[in-house]
Amino acid sequence: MYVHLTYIEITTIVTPKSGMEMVKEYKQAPGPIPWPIIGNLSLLLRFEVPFEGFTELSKELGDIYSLTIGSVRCLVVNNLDLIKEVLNQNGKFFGGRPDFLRYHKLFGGDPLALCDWSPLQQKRRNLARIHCSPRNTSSHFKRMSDIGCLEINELMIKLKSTNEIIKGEELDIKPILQQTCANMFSHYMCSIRFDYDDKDFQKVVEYFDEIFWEINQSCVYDFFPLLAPFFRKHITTITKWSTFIRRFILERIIRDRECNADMEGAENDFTDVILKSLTESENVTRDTILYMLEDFIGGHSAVGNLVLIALGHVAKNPFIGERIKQETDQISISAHRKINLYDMDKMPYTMATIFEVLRYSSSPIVPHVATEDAIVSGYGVTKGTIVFINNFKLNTSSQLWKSPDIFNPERFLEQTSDKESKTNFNRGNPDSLNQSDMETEENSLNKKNMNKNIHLKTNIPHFLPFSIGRRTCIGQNLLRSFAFILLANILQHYQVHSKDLSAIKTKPACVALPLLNYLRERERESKKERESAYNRKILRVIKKFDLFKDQPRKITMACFVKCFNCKRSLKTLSECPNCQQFLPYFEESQKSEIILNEIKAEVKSCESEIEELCQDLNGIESDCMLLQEGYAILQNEAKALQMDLLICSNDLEALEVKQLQTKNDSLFESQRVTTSKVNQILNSKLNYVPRELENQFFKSKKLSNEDKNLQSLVNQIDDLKLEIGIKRLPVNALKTTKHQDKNLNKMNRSKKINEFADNYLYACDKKKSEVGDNYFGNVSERKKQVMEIRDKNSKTVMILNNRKRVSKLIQEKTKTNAFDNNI
Ligand code: HEM
Repeated sequence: MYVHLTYIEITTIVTPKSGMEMVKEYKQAPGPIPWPIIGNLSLLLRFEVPFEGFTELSKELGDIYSLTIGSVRCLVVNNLDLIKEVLNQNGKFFGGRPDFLRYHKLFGGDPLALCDWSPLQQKRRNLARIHCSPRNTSSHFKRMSDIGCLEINELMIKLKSTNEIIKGEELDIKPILQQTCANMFSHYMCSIRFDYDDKDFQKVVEYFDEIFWEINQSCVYDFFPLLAPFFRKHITTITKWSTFIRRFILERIIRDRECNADMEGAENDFTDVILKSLTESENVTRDTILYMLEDFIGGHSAVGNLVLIALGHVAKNPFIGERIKQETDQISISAHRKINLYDMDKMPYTMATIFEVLRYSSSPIVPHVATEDAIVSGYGVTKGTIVFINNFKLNTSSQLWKSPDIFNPERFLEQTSDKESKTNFNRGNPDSLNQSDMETEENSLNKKNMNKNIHLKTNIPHFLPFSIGRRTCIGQNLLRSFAFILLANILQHYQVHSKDLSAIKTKPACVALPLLNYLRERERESKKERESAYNRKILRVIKKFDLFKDQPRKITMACFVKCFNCKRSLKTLSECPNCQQFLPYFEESQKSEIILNEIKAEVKSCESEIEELCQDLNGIESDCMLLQEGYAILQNEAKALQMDLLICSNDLEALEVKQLQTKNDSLFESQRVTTSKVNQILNSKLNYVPRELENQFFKSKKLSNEDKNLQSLVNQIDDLKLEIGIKRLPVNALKTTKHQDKNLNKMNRSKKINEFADNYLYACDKKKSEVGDNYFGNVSERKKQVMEIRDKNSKTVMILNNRKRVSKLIQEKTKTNAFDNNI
């Protein structure tokens, strides 16, 4: 390519110095001569994405150059030092964003990512920080992890009820995956989730996805606003998307929360934080809140698309999927429990895959705009210049990455001794590292006999997917966390395929992915794998109970002991010196069969412990502890209010489980089965019950093999619920109140709701939280957020729809002791 260099204009910088103003003139960065009207646009048009063009131009023009697009002055910076100079050293001069008509149509007045820097923007970033980047010891982090797992559970239920997957037919997983991500975000940020069948929700998710693509594209009328009338159809479409989304957020999220906001109580989620700021800060308006929620919930699209691209790579290279599956297996012994956020550090390959997707797809950094005249690398930059940060070049440079055009997660892994790794992670600011940290030794991972651990490289200075400086991505931790949970749990249970691999676009700078991927449930373990899994369990028992402590040789003689992970022969039943895993397994030799049988007989005598241990491993009990704690709190609160029982709409699940358990303990051998598991069975209509759960049920019911009719069991559970006075609120009945009876006047509506209250103690359904919130929400408006119901055992049950109301009421009660009058 040949371009003519020109020096455009001079920038005058005025610096106040010791009372006098110094005026100095700076040349602007060189660039090609612009054509009239179109400027240098023609140089970029032949590239699929502009950043490819910027990179190509940098070969001739150097790492910093000027461009003119239309009549808009632009500066392109193409290396790490220049990027740091613009975003770190001179960040205060480059905090603006382009003022494109398209952004206004998409995001209204004040979008978080596309507004100029201001004190309000600083405030909004501060408000978001604690929820977007929680420390991993904090309660927000735990909440994020729990919500991630809960939504994965819902996704699995949804996938299992999608027959195509079972039959191995092709299924476009994008809509389901995006809906799961949207629920992760809305659940975490606003404590509300939506049903997969909710048509409005489906539409909102689809429109968010459209907007996600739209914002990553450039458009002619961004730089040539006079052409906008020719794009009327496009503008109408994008306006339709954003209007629909805004209305949904206002009607389905904000209104309800505003009604129930408790300004004095603790802040449970991000919505609480911003609602509070509405009353506390003068410059925060209702619109600010709406746009913030819109921007944050919309972030889910980035997560969903990133996971889809990762799955695309897995479809192309199944080895990547298998490596991730291996990591999940080591963490959760044969898929017994969900992968949660606390597993992140132990699954470096999975995280490396996410990082590699970020590098490989190289999504563009939102352009910055100079808000004042400034100097970069000795060149003058006039106010209003758009600055393009070319991270595409950083991500694809063969000087910075080995074989950059190959998708290889291992480039983000390193082997270090424990000591080393700790110092690396403590280094904190990646910018403090020097270029010698450039990746040069991917293959070192394969070096043998190194007593070192594999870790994620967190300190690659030229890897800036989320940019740097004051406008870095606020959502990066949300992205890492939810993408990790999704990718790990999906690949734990499914293999990814595509009939047409060439249709999966994963090439650099192409974030778009028309997906033909489909998931196939992982095939049942082969006999050998089953045996190995069994062996591993036995070995855990052996280790835990210190069995055979006086005869370790007997075991090693009986069979070859190998590391299950790396297949290395082990001398003793110890951690593998190679990969530091305690996963030895027996490989039987014929000669040793007799001795092995002896050992097995001995181990059999501790079978109950084995069982217990396995149950420990499946992690259900932590849920149960939470439920028990929750129930204890409820009981205390009820006592304080002189009620028999107190229910918050979001505590219903806890209550249900507890009631089932106390009423008939024999149904659940231990308190390990949570409602979600019960619901899982009810909802899946017996077809796809996880084997361990099925066994647990049969065991607890002492059913023989012939009795294994799960339907009868489900019926029994339903009967039991009826017996103790819990009825399922038919979803249809609720729909009547909510959607169809729009014409009911207020009186009738209240009457109808009261009828429900009399008939149904509460909803026990997958739709429960949504149902519960709306249902009780309406009641609460009339009755000051409190209602009292007598169940058929004449116990007084109080139902509130807002947990904060509980503490407030208790306070009031303690103060005035006149609570009864309030009801
Ligand atoms: C693939 C995923 C993502 C990537 C690669 C990404 C990358 C970026 C980049 C490069 C910026 C611009 C930084 C700059 O201008 O210097 C940015 C800004 C931003 N991102 Fe992300 N992001 C992702 C996901 C998310 C998610 C999930 C959320 C929200 C929940 C989010 C929220 C934001 C916000 C609010 C800003 C604007 C910050 C500001 O201008 O002050 N991002 N992101």
